Amino acid sequence: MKKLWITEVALRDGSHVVGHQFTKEQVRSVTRQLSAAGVPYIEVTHGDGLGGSSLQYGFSKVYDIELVKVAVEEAGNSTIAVLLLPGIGTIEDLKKAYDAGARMVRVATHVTEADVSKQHIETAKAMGMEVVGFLMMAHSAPPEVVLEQAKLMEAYGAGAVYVTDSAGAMLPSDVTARISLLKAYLSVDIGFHAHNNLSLAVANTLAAVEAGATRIDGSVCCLGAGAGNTQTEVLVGVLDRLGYETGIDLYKMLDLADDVRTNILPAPQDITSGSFIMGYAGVYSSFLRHAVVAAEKFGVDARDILVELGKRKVVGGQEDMIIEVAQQMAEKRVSIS
Ligand SMILES: C[C@H](O)CC(=O)C(=O)O
Ligand SMILES: [Mn+2]
Repeated sequence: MKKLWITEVALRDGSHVVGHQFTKEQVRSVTRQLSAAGVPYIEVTHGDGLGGSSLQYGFSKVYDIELVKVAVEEAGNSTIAVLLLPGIGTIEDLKKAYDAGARMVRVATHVTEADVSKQHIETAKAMGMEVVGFLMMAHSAPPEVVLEQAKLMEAYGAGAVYVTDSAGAMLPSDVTARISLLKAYLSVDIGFHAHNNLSLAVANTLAAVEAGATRIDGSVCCLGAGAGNTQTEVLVGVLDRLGYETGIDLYKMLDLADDVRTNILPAPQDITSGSFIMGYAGVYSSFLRHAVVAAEKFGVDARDILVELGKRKVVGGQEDMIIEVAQQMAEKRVSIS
């Protein structure tokens, strides 16, 4: 039986869904149940990682180091992980997370900017943490570029590198192309993190596993940004049917999902037309709100703005392009009529 390692991200990516308002009691209860189910890695931080609590990304109800401490108390045999985006989180934040008991860090960069992860990966490794590189928006770069960037993370000391489909934009063939190339040329573990905007999170995760990924992400009840992530309890069942070993108790995961659905989920994690179009266009979910505002201002369709932004391969921080695109569309319409 082939062994896979699942990282559960509901207490991190799912933080976006609850506006970063997780309470200590919620983190305690979910961690306890995930640990009892045998989930090996549980990621806990603000949705945008350590240091994410801010005016720009939304303030957390509880400082994430406090949430890490609570999770560590309940972790049992599971490892508590944190996410760190260099520039949002700092080395100081990382040290605090380590002191609070986190033992794995995923250092996340845009898919073409792995070089900014060097200092953070090296420091975390020197501290004795398990270190994972996390290449976000991986759909937006060709497989050869993803490989080149993953090699950098491997060279800095990452023990695993993830292909991260942040926008939920990949088709199974996109996943296969990227994961199989990394598998062929890297000696570290390969991971995959999916979003469900095109209703392909489970299918894409299976494509990743079949192409050689051994680290995969799941989120109970899909709890995650946009249309959510790969639904852990479903994934565990499907992998079991396919003969993969996750070490996770399916019934305990299903019980936890019922609990989360009743007590945490503000509304079912659905593929709305908004979240679908983000995956279709291949842009970050945070662009949606701004595109709707710009569409109203310039009298154009927000979907057209987003599709154009996807073609231009915008990255987080380029929100000013939304206005530019909307304005150009409005001008073009005037000149045609
Ligand atoms: C900061 C992002 O939410 C990280 C992530 O989960 C993704 O890119 O997907
Ligand atoms: Mn994500």
